[in-house]
Amino acid sequence: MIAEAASAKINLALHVTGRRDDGYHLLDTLVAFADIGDRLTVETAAAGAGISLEITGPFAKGLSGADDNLVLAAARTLEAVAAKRGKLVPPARLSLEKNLPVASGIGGGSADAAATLRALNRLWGLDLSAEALAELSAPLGADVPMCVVGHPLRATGIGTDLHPFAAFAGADALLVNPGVSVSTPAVFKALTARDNAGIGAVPDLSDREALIAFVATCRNDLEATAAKLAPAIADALAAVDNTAPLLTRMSGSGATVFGLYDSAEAAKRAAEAIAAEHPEWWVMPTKLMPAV
Ligand SMILES: C[C@@](CO)(OP(=O)(O)O)[C@H](O)COP(=O)(O)OP(=O)(O)OC[C@H]1O[C@@H](n2ccc(N)nc2=O)[C@H](O)[C@@H]1O
Ligand SMILES: Nc1ncnc2c1ncn2[C@@H]1O[C@H](COP(=O)(O)OP(=O)(O)O)[C@@H](O)[C@H]1O
Repeated sequence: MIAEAASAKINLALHVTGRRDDGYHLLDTLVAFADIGDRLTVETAAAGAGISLEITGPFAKGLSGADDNLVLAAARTLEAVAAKRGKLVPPARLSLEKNLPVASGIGGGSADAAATLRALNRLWGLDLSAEALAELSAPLGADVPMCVVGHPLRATGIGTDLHPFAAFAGADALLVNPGVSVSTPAVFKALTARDNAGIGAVPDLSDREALIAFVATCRNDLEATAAKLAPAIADALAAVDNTAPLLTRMSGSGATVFGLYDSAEAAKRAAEAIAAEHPEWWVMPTKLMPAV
């Protein structure tokens, strides 16, 4: 059996800089990955069994194992790539432990698709490079290539032009989701300003204080619009702000928000305080992983 982590993706900064003719938005985003996420396992199944998916975990009920699941879509994409190269791949049994809230701005579905590509690339012995996997993954979703890379990066274009950081400090963080799912297309559609300034020159981010100071100069241009569509986002931002973090912001198109702290203990204390006040929210202390 082969296991792959599907780490939560955090947009530390997300600037919307324009819109293409096909309606997709141009972005300039700083992305880090958390040490928590979903877990994907794959194993060879009996002949004739095809590709199957079972879903377990705390957020399994929000998802079906039907063909529109990004895990199955990714598996079929890779199967087709293998067939084009003349390789008939064996049936595979896939299992997804769904630990991340669905449609929540931390790329759970995209991370699952990326983990599927990495896992089946190994199971099927395809030997595709990470670059090749990232390239073939873009039709699955704009966020999938960055999740294939899985290390801190800046992404431009529609989010698929990737510039990994050679140096990037880790950070102690807290993720808070107030239990509402937000539609990414709805947030983009409701934007009133689309031609915003990009992130500009990025300094050396190898020092944690420098990283947080720089991120503080950036924005999430989707935050105000998402909070209008889902007012619980403003409640979650206020709750994190109340715990005296170094920085509070929303990730992606929401509704998950994050706080950055100067220690793991501070993030844990903040988590306890918010969970006590909002027992129905998803509250998760974590570490953002540094560049390797
Ligand atoms: C906003 C971001 C930021 O990282 O994250 P999430 O909130 O999804 O986590 C991403 O751009 C989301 O990427 P992803 O969720 O993969 O997007 P896709 O499936 O390709 O597109 C869903 C829809 O979002 C809109 N979309 C997405 C990406 C983009 N650069 N411009 C867009 O306008 C389009 O309406 C598109 O039809
Ligand atoms: N494996 C999956 N995990 C999560 N969502 C999935 C998955 N497969 C398909 N989806 C669909 O993709 C959409 C976006 O989900 P997700 O990636 O969790 O959003 P976000 O990137 O905003 O966190 C959801 O509406 C969901 O129904």
